[in-house]
Amino acid sequence: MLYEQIGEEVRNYIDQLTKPRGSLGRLEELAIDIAKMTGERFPNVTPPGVLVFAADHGIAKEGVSAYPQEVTAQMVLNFVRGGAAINVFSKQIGAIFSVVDVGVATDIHEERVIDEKVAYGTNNFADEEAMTKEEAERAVQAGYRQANAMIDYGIRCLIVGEMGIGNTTTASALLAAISGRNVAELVGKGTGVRDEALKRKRDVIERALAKHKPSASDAIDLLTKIGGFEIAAMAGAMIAAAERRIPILLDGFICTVAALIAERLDERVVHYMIAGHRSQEPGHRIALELLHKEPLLDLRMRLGEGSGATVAFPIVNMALAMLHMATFSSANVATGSDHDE
Ligand SMILES: O=C(O)c1ccc[n+]([C@@H]2O[C@H](COP(=O)([O-])O)[C@@H](O)[C@H]2O)c1
Ligand SMILES: Cc1cc2nc[nH]c2cc1C
Repeated sequence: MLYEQIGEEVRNYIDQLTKPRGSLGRLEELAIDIAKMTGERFPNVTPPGVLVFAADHGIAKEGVSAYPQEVTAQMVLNFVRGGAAINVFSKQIGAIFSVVDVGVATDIHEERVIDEKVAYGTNNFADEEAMTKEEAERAVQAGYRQANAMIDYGIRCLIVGEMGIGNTTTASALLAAISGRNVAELVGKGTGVRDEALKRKRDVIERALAKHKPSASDAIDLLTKIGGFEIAAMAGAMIAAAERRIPILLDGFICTVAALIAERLDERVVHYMIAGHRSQEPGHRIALELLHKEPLLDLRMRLGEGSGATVAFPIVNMALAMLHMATFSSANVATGSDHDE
């Protein structure tokens, strides 16, 4: 669990730094939160690790994405060749980067892609259950294993990203089941679908939820009935990070729904999560509220891949740099007396 005592020490220490009390706002809270997670008075989150899980979704057959399913496999190759947004952003923050195939619909002939393929995409959850219980468990374990491998390698903060055409439909269905909210208020345009496809997306989710009746609290039931492999793997990766006291910087909508799945596997993981940004996808606000997390940024992004989290990472780093300021006594600066508290 969290190091509450160290958190209190860091809170008091921040008040001795040469700045008006509380003047660094959320950066102060972030530093305290990370001290509580790691048990360190001067935590360090470099290097970060970016772990992207890719998988396909049978629901894509329903015409719910603006792009064809092949894009998942094509983007996986783009990731290992360094051409995607997540590659250029990862470089900027000095991240260790890996991409994992947990369920892409075709074979990926590229040795730099980590092969944890559980199946060739999920079943279409509009017609049948997305996967078996065993497949759901295997996908969670694949994520758990790959995050542990990155942590063994030396990363100090975990960013979990995803790639999967159709996965905003899957994530919206999961969130509707978890939250009990109306599908209409949380479903969004994903990669940019037009009104007609958006309506199809809403209808397909409503029909599937009525058919499968997934449990709001049972992660494996949710994954089995709705999917998907990358969401399961992301949840497993988050569990590994929390167990090893590595802060998790959340990305957008799909990532945050995976965080809700992780919470249903082990509620303690939520203490290790920091919300990087708020995506344009309307359900993201709802998912963040359920986790009681306030995002660091809102740049009207809706990409996925872990991109929003990488953009937020420098803010986390700044919060920890703050702890290396001088104190009033070491710098010989007079303290105030008429401030709050
Ligand atoms: O992370 C987000 O908030 C986000 C919002 C919209 C779309 N995406 C990405 O777009 C893909 C899913 O969109 P779609 O329309 O195919 O469901 C998938 O590869 C995600 O990484 C991601
Ligand atoms: C090109 C492309 C890149 C992506 N990255 C994450 N989701 C994506 C969807 C598309 C279509």
